[in-house]
Amino acid sequence: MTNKRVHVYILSGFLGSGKTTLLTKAIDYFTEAGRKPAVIMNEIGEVNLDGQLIANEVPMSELLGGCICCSSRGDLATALNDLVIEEQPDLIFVESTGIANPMEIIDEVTDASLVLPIELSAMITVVDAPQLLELNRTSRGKTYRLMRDQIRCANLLLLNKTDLLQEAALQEVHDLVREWNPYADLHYTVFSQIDIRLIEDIHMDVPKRTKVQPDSNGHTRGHNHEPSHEDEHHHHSHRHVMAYTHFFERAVDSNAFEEFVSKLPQEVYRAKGILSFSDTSSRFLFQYAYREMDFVKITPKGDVPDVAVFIGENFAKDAIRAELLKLEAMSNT
Ligand SMILES: Nc1nc2c(ncn2[C@@H]2O[C@H](COP(=O)(O)OP(=O)(O)OP(=O)(O)O)[C@@H](O)[C@H]2O)c(=O)[nH]1
Repeated sequence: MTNKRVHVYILSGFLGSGKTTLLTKAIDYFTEAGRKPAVIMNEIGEVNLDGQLIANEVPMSELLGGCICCSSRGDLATALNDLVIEEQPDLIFVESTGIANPMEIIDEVTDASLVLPIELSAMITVVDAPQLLELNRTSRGKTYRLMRDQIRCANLLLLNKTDLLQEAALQEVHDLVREWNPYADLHYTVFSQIDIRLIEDIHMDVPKRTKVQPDSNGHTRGHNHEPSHEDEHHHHSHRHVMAYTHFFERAVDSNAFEEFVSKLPQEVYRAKGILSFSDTSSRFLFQYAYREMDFVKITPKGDVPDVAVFIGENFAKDAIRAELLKLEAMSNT
């Protein structure tokens, strides 16, 4: 298994918010840049109408007739597996149904990343700004809460359909979104128009530097201009829900690993992996959620490396990596 990993981007956002509009622009950009994008489209209905908007050359997998997050787990992983093996894309966009629970999708993609050469690069959420504002002022029901969850999980947020709102209304919706997610890169958009390089760069690790760049009206406007050096740092600086994947070069001691997991910072709320230990003969599937850990013996199918993924909010990836390298160095295998 090579270390070259296919970047996976999850596109989330409520029904009709502008996800497909963004996807078509992103596909054009990456295709023109000589990269090979692939798409997984999930539709609640039995037909994929949005798929008609995607060029025929783009490999596409369709999950129809249900929502990824509620259908039997594994469908998304199978689709990822088939695309990676048969098409060898450089990047994959997963366009979820507007009603999908974002954490479930993050969970399934990171599960798949344990056994496939893929990496969850970002959760991009497109917000229907007028609709969110309307719901905030009126019902605050299920749809509202779902939109809030989709916003909370995002690394990159598009506050879309801003052409339909006045300045004061825009500020109101901006403040609401910022309250839910102070970390993500936030852009005001019309027809999901952003500099696609923002998406391309989002997975790259550069030094953190949080900086708000208000425009003359006090808004953090979208970067629809050529990025300056300043901007380049800004684009990468916000992280929210993040995942760190560690590939083990050597088996580690099981007790030392358990101790490490028990001391994971609060911000890491989910972890999973497939591991060999220096003091056991079998391999283990490791799960960690809500401060509980679990190890189950497994015999993975195929060539699966020893790997663990850590998911959480704004945690120090470097510290986790350093601890794991220390465990590997301590191991006497
Ligand atoms: N006025 C306005 N309309 C927009 C904007 N962005 C998208 N739309 C329109 O909104 C409708 C829905 O856009 P899509 O990109 O299909 O939305 P989606 O999120 O993929 O929709 P689902 O697949 O139903 O979840 C289309 O008719 C778009 O042309 C915008 O910024 N302003």
